[in-house]
Amino acid sequence: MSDQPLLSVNDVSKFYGSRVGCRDVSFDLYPGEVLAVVGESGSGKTTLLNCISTRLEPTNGSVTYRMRDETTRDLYQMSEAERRFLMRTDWGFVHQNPADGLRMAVSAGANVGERLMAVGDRHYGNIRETAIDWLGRVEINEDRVDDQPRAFSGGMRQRLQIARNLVTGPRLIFMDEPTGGLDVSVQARLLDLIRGLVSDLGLAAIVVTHDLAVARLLSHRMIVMKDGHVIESGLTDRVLDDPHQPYTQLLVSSILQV
Ligand SMILES: Nc1ncnc2c1ncn2[C@@H]1O[C@H](COP(=O)(O)OP(=O)(O)OP(=O)(O)O)[C@@H](O)[C@H]1O
Repeated sequence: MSDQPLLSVNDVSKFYGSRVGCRDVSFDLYPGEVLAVVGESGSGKTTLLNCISTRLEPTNGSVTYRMRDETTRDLYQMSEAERRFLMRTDWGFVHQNPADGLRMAVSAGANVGERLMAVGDRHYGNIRETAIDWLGRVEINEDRVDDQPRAFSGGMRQRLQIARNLVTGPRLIFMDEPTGGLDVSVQARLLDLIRGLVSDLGLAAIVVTHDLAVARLLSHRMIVMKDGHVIESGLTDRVLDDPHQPYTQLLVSSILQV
């Protein structure tokens, strides 16, 4: 891992009128590092993820990102066009519901291939070959390349969404409850796949989850949120094995009792 952060979140707050979405959140994310954001429903995880990924402008604070040319830029000082370019080339966003991240009425191959076209690839043969290669990497058989995702199971759709996000070689990927809503056995397989890909590609990732098992399996570090605040952060194994805050202790023990 590099000694320079890839992303720095500095005192980010988001208020919805008088309601707190998230408040005074700060952390650094290093290249190749996976950070889990955990907390119960309403604790501010999605708000924070959206503020960091430029989908929702924070009320206060800043988010800086180290570009490929090593310059550090404030995401909210960039033009809309620059932000869109960054999202297309350097970032991926995996939604909990694959339908939010896929085009359901075009083929699996086109779902992956159009991302390559968006970054300038024009050779149809190469695009199709790369798309098929990526379908294989997410364990979707080549003979499904012309099928639409609406004909896929939930797990397959999620794997397709991952292929669509990773095909352009991003450096940072955001994941919002990537295994939420799937059967437990499907979740386990998907988590293994995500873990393998993230580590093989050396990706940095921010994973929002209410599931501590997902955090344990995928992340190096985690932050625990409550009422919009970060109440505890640290290496994932440390936080889960030796939680310092009473709220984190409660979260961990409630999972262990299940
Ligand atoms: N668009 C909005 N308008 C007003 N309040 C909002 C809006 N979005 C979120 N909130 C509030 O902000 C707080 C944090 O919500 P957020 O969705 O970020 O939490 P979360 O931890 O992601 O929850 P969940 O796991 O249920 O998605 C909650 O009190 C929520 O009601």
